[in-house]
Amino acid sequence: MAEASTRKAKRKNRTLKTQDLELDRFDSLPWNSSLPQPTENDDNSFSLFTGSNELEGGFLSLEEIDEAEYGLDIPDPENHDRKHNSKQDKKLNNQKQDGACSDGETVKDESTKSKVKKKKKKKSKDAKENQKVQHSNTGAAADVKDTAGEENIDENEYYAWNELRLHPLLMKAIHKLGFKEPTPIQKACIPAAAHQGKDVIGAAETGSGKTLAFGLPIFQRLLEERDKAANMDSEKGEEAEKVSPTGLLRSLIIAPTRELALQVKDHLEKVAKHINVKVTAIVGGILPEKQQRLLKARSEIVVATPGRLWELMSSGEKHLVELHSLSFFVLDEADRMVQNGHFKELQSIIDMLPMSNIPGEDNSQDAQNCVTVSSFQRKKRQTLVFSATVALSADFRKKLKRGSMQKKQPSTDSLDSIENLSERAGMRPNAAIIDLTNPSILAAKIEESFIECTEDNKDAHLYYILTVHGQGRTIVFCTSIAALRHISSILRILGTNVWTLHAQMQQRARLKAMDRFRENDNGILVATDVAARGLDIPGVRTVVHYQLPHSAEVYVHRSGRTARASAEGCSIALISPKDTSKFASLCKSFSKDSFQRFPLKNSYMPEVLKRLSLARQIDKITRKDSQEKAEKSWFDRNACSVDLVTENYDSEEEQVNKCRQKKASSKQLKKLQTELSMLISRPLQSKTFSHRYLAGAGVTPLLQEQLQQLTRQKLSDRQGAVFGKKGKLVVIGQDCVDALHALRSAGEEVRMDIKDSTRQKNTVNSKRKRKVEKTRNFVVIAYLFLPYYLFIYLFLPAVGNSLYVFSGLRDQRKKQKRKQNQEDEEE
Ligand SMILES: Nc1ncnc2c1ncn2[C@@H]1O[C@H](COP(=O)(O)OP(=O)(O)OP(=O)(O)O)[C@@H](O)[C@H]1O
Repeated sequence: MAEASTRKAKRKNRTLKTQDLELDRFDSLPWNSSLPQPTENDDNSFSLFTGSNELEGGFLSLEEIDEAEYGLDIPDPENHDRKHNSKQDKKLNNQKQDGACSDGETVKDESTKSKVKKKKKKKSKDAKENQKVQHSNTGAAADVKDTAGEENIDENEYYAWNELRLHPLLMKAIHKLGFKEPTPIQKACIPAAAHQGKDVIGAAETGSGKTLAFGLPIFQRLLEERDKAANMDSEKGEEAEKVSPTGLLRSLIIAPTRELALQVKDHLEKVAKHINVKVTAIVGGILPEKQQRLLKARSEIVVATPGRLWELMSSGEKHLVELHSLSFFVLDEADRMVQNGHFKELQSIIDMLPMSNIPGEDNSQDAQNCVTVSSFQRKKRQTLVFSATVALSADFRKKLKRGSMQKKQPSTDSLDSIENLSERAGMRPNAAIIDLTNPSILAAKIEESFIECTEDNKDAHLYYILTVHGQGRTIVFCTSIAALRHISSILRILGTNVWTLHAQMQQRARLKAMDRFRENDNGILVATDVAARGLDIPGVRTVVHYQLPHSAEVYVHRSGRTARASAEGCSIALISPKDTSKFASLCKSFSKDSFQRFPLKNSYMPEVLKRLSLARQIDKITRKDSQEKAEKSWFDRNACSVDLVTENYDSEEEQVNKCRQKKASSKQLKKLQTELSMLISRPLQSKTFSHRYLAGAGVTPLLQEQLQQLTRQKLSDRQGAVFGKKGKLVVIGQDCVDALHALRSAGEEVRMDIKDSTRQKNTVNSKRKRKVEKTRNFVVIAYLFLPYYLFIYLFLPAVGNSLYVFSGLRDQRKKQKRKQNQEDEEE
């Protein structure tokens, strides 16, 4: 017995020794801290991570952070592979494991595994303590305890995220969002921006998740710094604030429109709330005082439109001008920023950024200017530039490759290209260019189509699309506000749920319209290009281009409001004869020679046109009426402001006439409205639809099925079967198929003969040229012959006249002479 116990003790000792050796081996392995330690003479200005390979070091790998600590089971790649192996493989593995019992090495492996487990447990314990310290010290660490073990996550589903080595808290947030795998742009950007600390120029199709592609690296870095700070804090105490400064602006994201900025903020907030990071949006149209109040929360991330941001910056808003701790400068929809020289403010904002990125540049001035900020903070700003339609010149790409980026230019330079913008924002050499756009730059899942019609018939076709194929949300894009007002008014009269969005609207109304549109599953938004970029509204099934945009980029962004993330959708362009050449050049820029013609059932058109004609008449009367009212109120207001007493100078007869006209028009209006509401009250039926006999083209398979069901059930319910007074069947159903399905089932591929249309365009142009030339020649000839004409018209008549006068005088003289002679003879 005693012998057995000594043997047991010896075995135990041996095991412990091996364990210690293993632990020592682990301890001797190099461990990369999340962030490099700042050194005094560290002048590699922007490299966050040291090491020959940019991929190595600098991030907390999943092994280093104990995922269990964050209430999260992150799948182990090996595990995943094993789970995905075939049954045969599993058997083989089992056999191997069985056989391995006798194999010394495998035993060692097993024991190593158990030691690693123990080591992990130990680490987990340490990390827990660490976490507590971090929590109590910074007060900002996320509360990770509450959710520990409460989620039931299928590890395999989220495996793809694992490869991106994101912070466990971020992984948890991603699980909560339900994003099973990263999108391609996220896969490409996260390693470059989050782990290699690179600047990034990213381009990917619309709806491909670019917001998180720049958002996740920001969060990753903030979390890494926070962890690092907690570690340092426990070790040294005073250093932590330098590594992870609290209450300072760490990331500035600029978006071109207010809606987009608010949306980006909402999107980031969905992740940020799980990791205790604050995000604030600064946009125009809201009281600056209110935003100043918001900024008092000292958020780490600010998403802003350039105008309001600059307004607050130039007024010296403290949180926005303390930029030396800024780690990320992001430009979303960057190509929009450089269009039409729109954003002068952007230049000023960029000029405010501390420039510490340029290699070899002496940053001592900056250092002197910000004595309170450690060199560590000054060195790490990353510039991220994103859009779905970034076009970079080959020259710029070469420049980035060569690392010969320019120094910051004086403020007189304009930001007319992404190149200038990036250079000026301090984009570092060797920035990663991630261009995942396809040659056509159109998102792959959007079905593009068109309808040829006259300018006058656009309304009818639009109404047809919305009524017959109006399932899901639809966005109708116009180029001009006048067109937007016209169609939204007509559509409202026609009883459709329409909201509008354009730049002249008050911000509150804009937001309200967006909210209402989001709430309604079949809502219709009529918008100008202010809604073309970035807006992410789920369930948008169709985009209609009522008027074609001025550029191919805008077309791409407009169409990109549908088919976002994993959804599908279709875009329909209404092409009138005057749009043909524009459309052809659009097709050319998308390298597409064929577009689908959207299928139309012309049998619906008579009914559509009938309703439309009534709606137009109603619109005309109401418009006239409201115009008169507006004019009157304008006149009264102005008269009142100058204390003028207004009197009616109309005669009694005129007043009676006016009154009569008003009455007649309101009577007419009522009549039209009743007629229209009667038409609208029944579903739009094709002309071939028989109200008495359900046969012909009006009976779709869907309708047939409905009818069969009704017959089977012998439905006596009048509401369901809607029988007329005489028991005559009036309306049962309508063949409503959404636009995408209609297009797929019947769309006709039409080759856009670009050459032909270019030829046509050229012929038209040459005809016009010839005409102009002819006119010019005529003018030249006329000019040349002017003296002759003058001669003919002025001089000749004068000569003629004088000849006439002269001859008259001669005759007179002759007559006089003859008279005298006669008189003389008589004498
Ligand atoms: N990994 C993911 N898996 C699934 N859905 C995702 C993922 N990442 C983002 N999304 C969703 O995809 C949608 C589009 O994302 P986002 O708005 O970032 O696209 P975008 O590329 O910026 O589009 P745009 O170019 O039009 O601005 C959003 O609803 C977002 O929640």
